[in-house]
Amino acid sequence: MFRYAEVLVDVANRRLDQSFHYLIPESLIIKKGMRVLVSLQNRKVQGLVVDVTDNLPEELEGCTLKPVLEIVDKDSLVPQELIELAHWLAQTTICSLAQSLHTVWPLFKGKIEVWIVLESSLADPDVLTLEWLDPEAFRGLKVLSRAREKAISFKVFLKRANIAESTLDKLISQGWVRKEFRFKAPKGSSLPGETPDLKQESNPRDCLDSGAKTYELTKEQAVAVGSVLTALKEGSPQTILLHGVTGSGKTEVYRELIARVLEQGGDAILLVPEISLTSQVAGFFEKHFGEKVIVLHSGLGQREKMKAWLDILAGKKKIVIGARSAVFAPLPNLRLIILDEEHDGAFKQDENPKYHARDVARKRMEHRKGVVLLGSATPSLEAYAAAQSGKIGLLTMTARIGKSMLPPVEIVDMRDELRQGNRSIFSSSLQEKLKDRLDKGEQTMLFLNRRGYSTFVVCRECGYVVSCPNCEIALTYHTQGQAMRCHYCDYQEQPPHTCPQCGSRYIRFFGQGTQRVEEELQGLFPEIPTLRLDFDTTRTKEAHHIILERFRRQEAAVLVGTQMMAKGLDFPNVTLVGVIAADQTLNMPDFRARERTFQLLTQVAGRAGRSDKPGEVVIQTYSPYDSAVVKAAHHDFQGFFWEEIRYRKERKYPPYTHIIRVLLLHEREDRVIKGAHDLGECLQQGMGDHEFGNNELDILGPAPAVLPRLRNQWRWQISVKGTQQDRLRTFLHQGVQRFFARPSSNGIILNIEVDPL
Ligand SMILES: Nc1ncnc2c1ncn2[C@@H]1O[C@H](COP(=O)(O)OP(=O)(O)OP(=O)(O)O)[C@@H](O)[C@H]1O
Ligand SMILES: [Zn+2]
Ligand SMILES: [Zn+2]
Repeated sequence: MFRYAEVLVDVANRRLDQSFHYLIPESLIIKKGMRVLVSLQNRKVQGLVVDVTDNLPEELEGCTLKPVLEIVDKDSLVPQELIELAHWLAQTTICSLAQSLHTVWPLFKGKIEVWIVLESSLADPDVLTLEWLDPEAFRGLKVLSRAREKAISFKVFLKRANIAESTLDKLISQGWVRKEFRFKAPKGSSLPGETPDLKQESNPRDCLDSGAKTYELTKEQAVAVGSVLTALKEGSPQTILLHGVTGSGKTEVYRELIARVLEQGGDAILLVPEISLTSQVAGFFEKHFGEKVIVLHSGLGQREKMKAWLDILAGKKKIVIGARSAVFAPLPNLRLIILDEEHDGAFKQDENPKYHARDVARKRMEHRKGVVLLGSATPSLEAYAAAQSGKIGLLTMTARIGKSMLPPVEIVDMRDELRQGNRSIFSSSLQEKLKDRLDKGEQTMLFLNRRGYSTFVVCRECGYVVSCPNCEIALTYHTQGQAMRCHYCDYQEQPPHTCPQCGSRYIRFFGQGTQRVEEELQGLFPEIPTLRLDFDTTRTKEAHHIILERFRRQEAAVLVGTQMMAKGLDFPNVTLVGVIAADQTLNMPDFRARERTFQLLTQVAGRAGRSDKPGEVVIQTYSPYDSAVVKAAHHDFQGFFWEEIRYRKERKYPPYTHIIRVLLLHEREDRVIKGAHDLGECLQQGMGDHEFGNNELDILGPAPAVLPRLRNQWRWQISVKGTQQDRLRTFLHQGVQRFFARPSSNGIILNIEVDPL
């Protein structure tokens, strides 16, 4: 009886699913998840065994199949669970299985090279006296023994020795030489040696420290820990949201839970939004759990990644800490996955497969009957709504640790400042408070959310923002074409010269950089040392860490930064936080703008007064009555949630509906516009076939994307919005198929995203 392997081959075009069936020779023991070499169009390529069967699919019956050539690794490297996960991922995110496997198992990237090595017992000149060998084989051995490192790659060998492959096979079977598989990292990925070793990477003091402090848990912390442990004991898969205000000690809850899970023989994953921004967290866990922890970050070279993967697979590591891709870590006894700062957009991958770590975590724990714990001071609307409706559990921690209190927040109306003749980007209140902290030797953080691309138009006198009459979303100004556009419906208008509301001439395009803030700060207080944390100053990961460490050591009185600064930082000497312009996130062209604003303001405000010194926050804005700003100032998550959820329901936005967005890309603008309109037509045609109820489904667009041109490509988008994700997906799929039948689809790249952020 024959057995067959379904092998997913690693070829350049990962947009296609390239899995083929091969015959398994009797000499090879092949398991799912092994890497193998197979021949494809007369080339030898690496592949991953995704299935092993006795039966061929019908269409292949009677065909002669090529055999699997070799096994690359002794054992399977990808557990069955993860292969199934990859299938699920491909399905739910609408991408190819190859792309999805590349994500689940990133080491699949890169080439395997076959090397020919002289058996060590023969690695000396004696070989040359073996004249009784046939001349061809002799020539081969001679080449090998002369080669400086006694090995050379397969191809080079055959060429240099000028011998046939069959001769080589003979040499192998007689035990003179052997084949070795070497992993060659793809170009552009860092090579081993170039990246610092894991241990050096973190602080020297991060190594296991038996005196690592564990606090006695507060009542709220203990309740949270207890509830999660109970859920784990029940053994039915669960997701639990931990809503704990800033500084309520969520990290300590994670530590205790992980310790208990480990005691019970389980493993855990802790996901953080961006590992480079959270070395603080990684250091904390390394201090407590030492060698059992492995921190995965993008700086790891291919070889280090491979080692990490093998260590995790072999059970040498019990706790994996990393950014979203760490959710795929092959821990054998995984029981708990924690997402810290659950609301963060970084948990969603924005290239294929466009997965959200939360969904993957849930899927994995469903399989293993474990717990997904979502932690945040500002939960995403989706998570909190799910908790409210009882779909997931909810735990709350309402108080900060010890005597520290949530800081009072002052909202400063920047229109008043202008009226009073203050043209500085700092309000007089913020200036006063800054001076006070400088006198006291306390520290300040100044926050500015600057995203380079979109600018909106705001009146500095009355705060009026030009927004779309159809979508209630700020229009963005484009230097190209000098028009303001809506990214949802493509509504356009010319920017006004005077404010439509109050007639002021002070209406202008908004956009200030952190650099400008720093300069103006130095103008006001020339002698004070400042630090800046933004995209420009943190090109390298080390830079980020160094800036924060310097700030922690109080080398600077003020830290000016972007939203990088909002994430989980715990600096006891920071007693003042200033938000330069809350409006910048508020007016992003996105229905989540208000949610983001609320989250950011709450998180940033949460950096102040975390120890015994009381803190204070100043929020400067042109929209002082906007409820996202007001609610954040009152630390009123509940109030914000109920208001926002009502708005989402009315406007039919997630979580009430699902959105699938299609981005169309092409080098030529006319082609992409034509394509977008044609796709729109194809989708419209489908409306009839599906018997959609009234308002069940909306097509938004076509419209230019938020970034209308990127890497030489024009980008347009169409979104479909509906209540049922499955039906939406089928609808879109059929529309896309119809579109592919049209000539206008030629050369257009489609980028499909389910529930984009
Ligand atoms: N039980 C405890 N007793 C004393 N101190 C504690 C306790 N738990 C935590 N802490 C301390 O309280 C501070 C705040 O905790 P932590 O940083 O975990 O808060 P958090 O909830 O993660 O806040 P954020 O959401 O703002 O990141 C830390 O300095 C931590 O060491
Ligand atoms: Zn105005
Ligand atoms: Zn619009």
